[in-house]
Amino acid sequence: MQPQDTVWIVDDDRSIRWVLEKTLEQEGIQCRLFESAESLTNLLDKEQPSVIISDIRMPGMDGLTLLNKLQNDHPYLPVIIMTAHSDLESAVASYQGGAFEYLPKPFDVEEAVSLVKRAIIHHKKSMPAELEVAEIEDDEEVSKEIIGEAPAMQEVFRAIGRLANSNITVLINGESGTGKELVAQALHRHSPRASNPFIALNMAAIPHDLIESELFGHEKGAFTGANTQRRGRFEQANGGTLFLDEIGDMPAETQTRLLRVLADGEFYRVGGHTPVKVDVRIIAATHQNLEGLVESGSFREDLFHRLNVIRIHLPKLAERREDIPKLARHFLSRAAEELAVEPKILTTETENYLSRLEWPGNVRQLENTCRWLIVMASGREVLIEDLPPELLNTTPSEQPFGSWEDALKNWVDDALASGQKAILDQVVPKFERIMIETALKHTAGRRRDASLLLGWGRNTLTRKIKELGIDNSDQDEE
Ligand SMILES: Nc1ncnc2c1ncn2[C@@H]1O[C@H](COP(=O)(O)OP(=O)(O)OP(=O)(O)O)[C@@H](O)[C@H]1O
Repeated sequence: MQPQDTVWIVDDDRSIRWVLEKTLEQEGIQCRLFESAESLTNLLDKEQPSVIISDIRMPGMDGLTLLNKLQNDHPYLPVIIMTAHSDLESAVASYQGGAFEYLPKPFDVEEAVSLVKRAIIHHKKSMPAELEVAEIEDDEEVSKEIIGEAPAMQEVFRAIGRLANSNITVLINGESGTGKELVAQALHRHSPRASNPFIALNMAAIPHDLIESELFGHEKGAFTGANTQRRGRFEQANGGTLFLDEIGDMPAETQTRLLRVLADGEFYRVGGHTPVKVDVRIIAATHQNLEGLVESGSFREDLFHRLNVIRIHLPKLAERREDIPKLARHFLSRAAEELAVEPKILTTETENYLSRLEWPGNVRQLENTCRWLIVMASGREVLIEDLPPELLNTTPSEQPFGSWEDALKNWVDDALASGQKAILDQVVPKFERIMIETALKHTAGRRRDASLLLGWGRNTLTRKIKELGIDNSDQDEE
């Protein structure tokens, strides 16, 4: 960086000013420190830095007001907003206010440095700020709060912040229960469509033959049982957002129709002849690998490209363990409130224990566990012994990935998504091998007894052992 690059840092916390100054000066970036936004703006009329870093919560003028002022008076000056409250609302508010970036505290100093360097380059190119100044919402419903301090979740917040004010199609990826719908709702709430409906439809939850009429509605008499005309989800979502969950499960014919609506902005109700015009933003979500589904031919490539404009990935809960205690506290207090009972708290041991589990059902499983605890745990403090039995049966480090049926189902999904064929040929021998070898272990290698345990005839077992090349030299056979 060049010596003339200066960064102005405003934060009422002396230690933050100090650590940023030390780190940036090591990189050859000059710093000027301010305790308050007012003292910074006073100087701004006389000279200007390359970048401003500002805390959000300060006595006197706060960071967002400062940001607003800078956007009006010095729109080309990049501002990095820091906040100790790494919540979605601050991220969105900073982006909406036109911040260059958002830095959640405590931050990684290297990250802060690289951010500042990026901002300096940006300033040199004198690019106009991209985001419009918008009203900052302060009436968020607490129930919609997305908790996430883990770096992977901060990425998600950034994406939501960047997409605020936009109408762009978004594809959300992530396992079941990771919060995809919550993110879709947040995208909607922070979009120009916020005052219009958010309509969600889960492709996996409706029978295939009903999907079309669910989405597009139907005319009276379109099919048996269609006694009245019905508006579909597309019409209900007009002007707003349609969230299509589990899009990978959409049947082929519906994919074709959806593609046409996205291209033309109009569709026909089932059994209808008059086109219906709609203006709907689509947010789609899936836990499947859509590229794989495209390759194997079960998802239309053209539709995939239409949906895959911006992608947000939601990490598994086990990939953001640091968020588990905070999520658990949040769910416990919400459940207690909903049930109008006394709140409960987790002991540190219980929090640590929960943080080490695998959580195959992700955030939803944790939420359900907390509801269970509010109802079932006896004391005010939740001890490890109070946890539901299924979380206690297994030591955290070797908790299996759900049931073996779930694991198998996931394997099948992946194998099919990646285009594999004749998959029973791969699995059946593996399955039989496990059954046979385990049964033989229980009978110390005796085939006759093992065949009884398995429920096979002895000859069948002998044949299978040969076919599969299983090592068994049992002599009691003949
Ligand atoms: N980060 C989070 N903070 C607070 N609550 C969360 C968070 N993530 C998920 N939840 C809650 O967990 C539950 C499951 O989330 P959601 O329904 O959004 O998941 P999903 O990925 O859409 O699941 P599915 O794919 O099964 O539909 C919801 O009650 C949601 O409010």
